[in-house]
Order: sequence, then structure tokens, then C-alpha cells
Amino acid sequence: MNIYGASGHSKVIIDIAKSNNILIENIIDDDLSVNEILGYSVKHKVDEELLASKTILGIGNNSIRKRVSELFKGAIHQAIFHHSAVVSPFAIIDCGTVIMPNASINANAEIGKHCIINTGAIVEHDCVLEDFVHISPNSSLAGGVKIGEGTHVGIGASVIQGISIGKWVTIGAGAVIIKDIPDNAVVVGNPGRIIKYIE
Ligand SMILES: CC(=O)SCCNC(=O)CCNC(=O)[C@H](O)C(C)(C)COP(=O)(O)OP(=O)(O)OC[C@H]1O[C@@H](n2cnc3c(N)ncnc32)[C@H](O)[C@@H]1OP(=O)(O)O
Repeated sequence: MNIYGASGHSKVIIDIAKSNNILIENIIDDDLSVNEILGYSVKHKVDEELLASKTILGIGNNSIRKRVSELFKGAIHQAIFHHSAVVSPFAIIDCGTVIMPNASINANAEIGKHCIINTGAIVEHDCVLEDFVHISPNSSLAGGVKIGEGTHVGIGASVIQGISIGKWVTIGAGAVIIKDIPDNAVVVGNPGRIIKYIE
């Protein structure tokens, strides 16, 4: 497996690979100042061979992860799960998605491509997450929540059952979402209130 990006997020991906005995073949980053991560050397050459190879994107920022994914010409590594994550056999998890330690994904949840379900996050039954979503550590989605492309749910946030959250929304740390949220909104607090929109 290749990992593109040598960030903090990549460190946890390396942990997951090691926990599953997945061989890490290359770690690549276009930042020439980054030469090593957790004892692995970092390469900088992004060539056609790499872009045709199955790769996990170690990029935490959702919009940058989307932009970089478009370079990979359909070569996406399967989803990877830390061995401590609990993933229902009735859940559907698409390629490139990373499920961090102690996360739980319950029955009939559907998670798109290149999502991050971070440490200890809970995605309850019947949730539907589009591509490039990030559910931060210790945040919880109750049953049947829908989340649009590129949305970031901040650390420790909660979303009650049946809520629809739009695309490219930012939910602040610790927010409690009890109403539907439109695209591009930034929401904070309990109950969650929209403070601005970011295109
Ligand atoms: C493994 C990992 O590290 S995963 C990464 C996890 N990271 C996160 O969860 C980060 C989530 N980000 C946040 O919570 C941010 O504060 C954001 C995105 C909501 C807002 O950030 P900014 O756009 O920079 O807003 P800014 O800091 O200027 O705050 C604007 C207002 O909202 C308030 N505010 C910001 N964040 C929050 C929050 N989480 N809860 C309550 N109020 C908040 C500020 O106090 C400020 O209020 P004021 O105008 O009355 O002074």
C-alpha cells in the first residue's frame, strides 16, 4: 500500500497498516522538507506509476484530499480499518476510507470514498455519508443522519437522529446539531447555530 501525504493523519494510517500487517510500500509527499515519518522515509516523486497505484490519502483536509484524489485516475486502495474499530457486516464502506481506532459503524450505514471516521467516532445505523467526509474523534451521528460531500464534523460533536447536513459544512468542536444544516455553513454551539458560510 502507498500512503500519499506525510501528515499527522498519515501517522495514524501507518498505525492502522501495522495493526493489520499491511505492507507500506511508499510514503509520498510533495513537500520537499519532509523526508521521514515514524521511521519511514518519504519520497517526493509523483510519477505515472505512482498515480496508477492503489494509494490511501494521508491528507486530513477534505478539500485538499478531494483535489489530490482526482490525480489518481481510478486507482484507490480499499478502505482500511483499525482492528479495534467495530464495523457492522451490514455497513457499506467505499474505497479509500479510513476507520480509526475504536470507531463504531453500525448496520446499514453507508460511507463514501476517501472519508475519515476518526478515533472513537460513532456512525449509527442507516447513516449515509457522501465522499470526503471527516467525522472527528469522539463525535457521534445518531441513526439515519445524512452528510453531504466534504463536510467536517468537529471533535466531540453530536448530531441527533434523522438530520440532513449539506455539502462542505463545518460543524464546530462540541456542537450539538438538532436541525438540518444547508451547504457550506459553519455551525457552532449547543444547540448548533450557523455563524457563517464558506464557499
Ligand atoms: C485528529 C484531529 O485533530 S481531527 C481535527 C478536529 N478538529 C476540530 O474539530 C476543529 C473544529 N473547528 C472549530 O471548532 C473551529 O473553532 C470552527 C471551524 C468552528 C470555527 O473556526 P473559525 O472560522 O476560525 O472561527 P473563529 O475562531 O473566528 O470563531 C468565530 C466565533 O465562533 C466561536 N466558536 C468557534 N468555535 C467554536 C466552537 N467549537 N464552539 C462554540 N463556539 C465556537 C468563537 O468563540 C467566535 O465567537 P465570537 O465571534 O463571539 O468571538
